[in-house]
Amino acid sequence: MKLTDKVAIVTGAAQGIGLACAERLVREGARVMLTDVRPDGAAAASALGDAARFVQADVSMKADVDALVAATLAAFGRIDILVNNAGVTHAADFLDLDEDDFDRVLRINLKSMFLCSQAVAREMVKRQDTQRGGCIINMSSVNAELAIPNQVPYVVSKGGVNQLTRVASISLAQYGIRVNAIGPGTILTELAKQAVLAGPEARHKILSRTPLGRCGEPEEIAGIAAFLASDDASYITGQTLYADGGRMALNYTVPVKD
Ligand SMILES: NC(=O)C1=CN([C@@H]2O[C@H](COP(=O)(O)OP(=O)(O)OC[C@H]3O[C@@H](n4cnc5c(N)ncnc54)[C@H](O)[C@@H]3O)[C@@H](O)[C@H]2O)C=CC1
Ligand SMILES: C[C@H](O)[C@@H]1OC(=O)[C@H](O)[C@@H]1O
Repeated sequence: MKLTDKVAIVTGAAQGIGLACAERLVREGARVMLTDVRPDGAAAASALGDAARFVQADVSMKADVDALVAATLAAFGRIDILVNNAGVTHAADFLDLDEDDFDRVLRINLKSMFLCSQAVAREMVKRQDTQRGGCIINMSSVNAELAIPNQVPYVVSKGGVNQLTRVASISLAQYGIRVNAIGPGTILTELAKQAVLAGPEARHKILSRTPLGRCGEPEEIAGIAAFLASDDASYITGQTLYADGGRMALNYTVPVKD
């Protein structure tokens, strides 16, 4: 139980990687505020018992973020960990991509992380006397470095997440606040099923570039988040840790076991 007495906010926590992160942080002893733009995150939170609460919020909107932080402080009295996980994708060819779709993905995937990080860091700094720093974990992607032609705003947003991680880590280090990112490969969630696992050919293409020969599970990403949130990662900040089955180390295809 490495996170006893810690309080975390996890965004995009109604399902997928965010829900797995919330479940793991609770298992490690943390109290967790789950948030999601969808109301069904409330059921996920209640399944986690007294250590979890839910607030519905669109984390790309500052007013919602301010209300989320206020609700977390009212419920738990402090915030030690922020997991910026909420994210969407939008598939369109570069020449066909609509401006509003570009703006929406950047707002949700990148601006939300700035808004949440700034609001939470301000609270962490206010409590410098009683609370030693804090930890922010941003959910990036292999697509911060691997461009996919029909995922223009997604790829751009994740590249921005890596740089936001670096610049925030420098700005907040003096307050003892660590900022890191996780760069998952293809993880078996609704988002990936929509975007890249739609058919056997798409799956084969992904696996041909994945030395471990399989997609990842949300729980495997949650384990990294729990590590980064713990004191075991006390000297790590400004980093993006890729969890991608070996994909980023690869410059050739591997045989796929069908
Ligand atoms: N599944 C994958 O293969 C990978 C996912 N990621 C990243 O992991 C994160 C989570 O992805 P998944 O769990 O796969 O997605 P998901 O689609 O299963 O879950 C995302 C959650 O975020 C919520 N959300 C969307 N917009 C929101 C907003 N404005 N405010 C609050 N909540 C909002 C959704 O309602 C949903 O519950 C995303 O940032 C994604 O880019 C990164 C690499 C790989
Ligand atoms: C939308 C992507 O294709 C999906 O999410 C990621 O970040 C991974 O590359 C998955 O394949």
